[in-house]
Amino acid sequence: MSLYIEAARIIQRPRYGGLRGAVFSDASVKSRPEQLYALIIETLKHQEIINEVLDKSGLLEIEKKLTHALALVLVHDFLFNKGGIATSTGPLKESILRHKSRLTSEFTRARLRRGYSTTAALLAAANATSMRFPRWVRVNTLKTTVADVLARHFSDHKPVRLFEELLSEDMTRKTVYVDEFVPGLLGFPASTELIGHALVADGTLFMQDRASCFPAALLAPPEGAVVVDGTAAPGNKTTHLAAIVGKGGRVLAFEKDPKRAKTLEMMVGKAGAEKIVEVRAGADFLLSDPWSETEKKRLAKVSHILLDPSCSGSGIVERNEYSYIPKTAAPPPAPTSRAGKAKKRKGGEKEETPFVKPLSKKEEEEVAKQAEAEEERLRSLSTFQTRIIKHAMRYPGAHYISYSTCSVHSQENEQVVMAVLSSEVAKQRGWRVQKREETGFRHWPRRGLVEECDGDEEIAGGCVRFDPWADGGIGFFVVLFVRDGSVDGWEGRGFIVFDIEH
Ligand SMILES: C[S@@+](CC[C@H](N)C(=O)[O-])C[C@H]1O[C@@H](n2cnc3c(N)ncnc32)[C@H](O)[C@@H]1O
Repeated sequence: MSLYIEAARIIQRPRYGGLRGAVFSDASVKSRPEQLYALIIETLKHQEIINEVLDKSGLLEIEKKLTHALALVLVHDFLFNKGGIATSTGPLKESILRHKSRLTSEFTRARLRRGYSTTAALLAAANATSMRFPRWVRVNTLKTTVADVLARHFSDHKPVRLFEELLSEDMTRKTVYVDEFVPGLLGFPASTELIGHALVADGTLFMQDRASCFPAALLAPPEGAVVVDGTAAPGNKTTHLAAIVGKGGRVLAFEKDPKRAKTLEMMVGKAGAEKIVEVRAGADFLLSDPWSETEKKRLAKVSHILLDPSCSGSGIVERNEYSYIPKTAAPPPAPTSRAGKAKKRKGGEKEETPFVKPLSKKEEEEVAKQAEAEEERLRSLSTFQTRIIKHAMRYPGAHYISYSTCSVHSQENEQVVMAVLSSEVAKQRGWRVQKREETGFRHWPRRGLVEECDGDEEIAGGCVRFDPWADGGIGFFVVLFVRDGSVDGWEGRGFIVFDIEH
């Protein structure tokens, strides 16, 4: 299958996570993944001007065999690639080269309309603004205050009041957005260079994605609280929790993987939170036992638990990615007939079939095998995720548990919430999902999927979702489980580490 047909297939198919994963983990891909990925990224970056060229030249009306996505990738290489379309002669290349002069002149007009005298100037400008996602930094309030950071280090940045203003601003301008949901979170335009910034190096600022700050902010333990981070490394949320509970509080941070625990320790040191955070390196949260003689004094006091367990990572989107905007709302037709073959309409009139080559039997089998493996992986992740929440629900003093994933799959999100709520421990101890109107995030627009919560709007409303494109970062999910009342008659019966309820 040609590079272009593969690129068009990946561009137009529904995608839940990042493009890198879509390209590099697709077993049916025959092209060099690096080349395919670069072609897709670059095409999507320039799709706005290519679309204008397509519209003005009328290419899609004339070349009926070309789908929109296929035309985008071919015209991209025709206009922007030094070597032109990277294939020997063939019907695909011909369908573009037939319109060479028209495409070139429409491109020149579109370029000049944008004020670029050369293609190099247009490319340079596009590359400078290609980072679409804002940069997020969390102010480490153990070391300083937001007001101080803004006044002393970013006084040349113009404050914007709404997040939309940050996105719509020229991403190279000096602006700063103080997040309205997460205290201490600042958003900067994508071009802002923060990686080598002295405040990042000394732990005054933490580069942490917006969505990733929601779990600790939603959990919102009071100052001085004793809290657990059950799955802590590398430590973004642990250090955030430390800043919230402050010097009089305690964060018990479990990390099963000893190597990752080293990073956690380093991060805690950088945050200046060594006296607040107790790193439990190599400790499995699932084996923690708040009734044991050695632990009961400490773990029984824990009121708030943060769980951000391992997940599929399907929400992670790379900063240089753009999403495909289809030309029509309708999905592309399924590739059922052979490539380029004409088929008859009901009235006998011939209809051109889009130039989408169907997968071979072997390729179809590979795709099915891959989908089955992915399903299996999600099943095992969601079993683990459900199990770890149920374990936390047994903690005698716990009243608040935040659960989050950087996954967009409902199997790891709403479906886990529903499985947990129907468990014995949740029912016996009165755990429920905190309602939307009870949280500080009630105005956040994106909530859980009602259909994945068995139609329960209250539960879905209590869940928070992030869309990478609209919310500026990664696809994410977070929910807060709460338990009312302090006495529930629960004496830890059944709290056996290996019990069957797990
Ligand atoms: C998604 S990462 C957590 C990211 C972290 N919350 C942050 O914001 O930096 C999940 C972590 O949980 C750890 N983990 C997985 N299972 C665990 C368990 N049973 N007990 C403790 N840690 C576990 C993994 O090794 C991994 O480091």
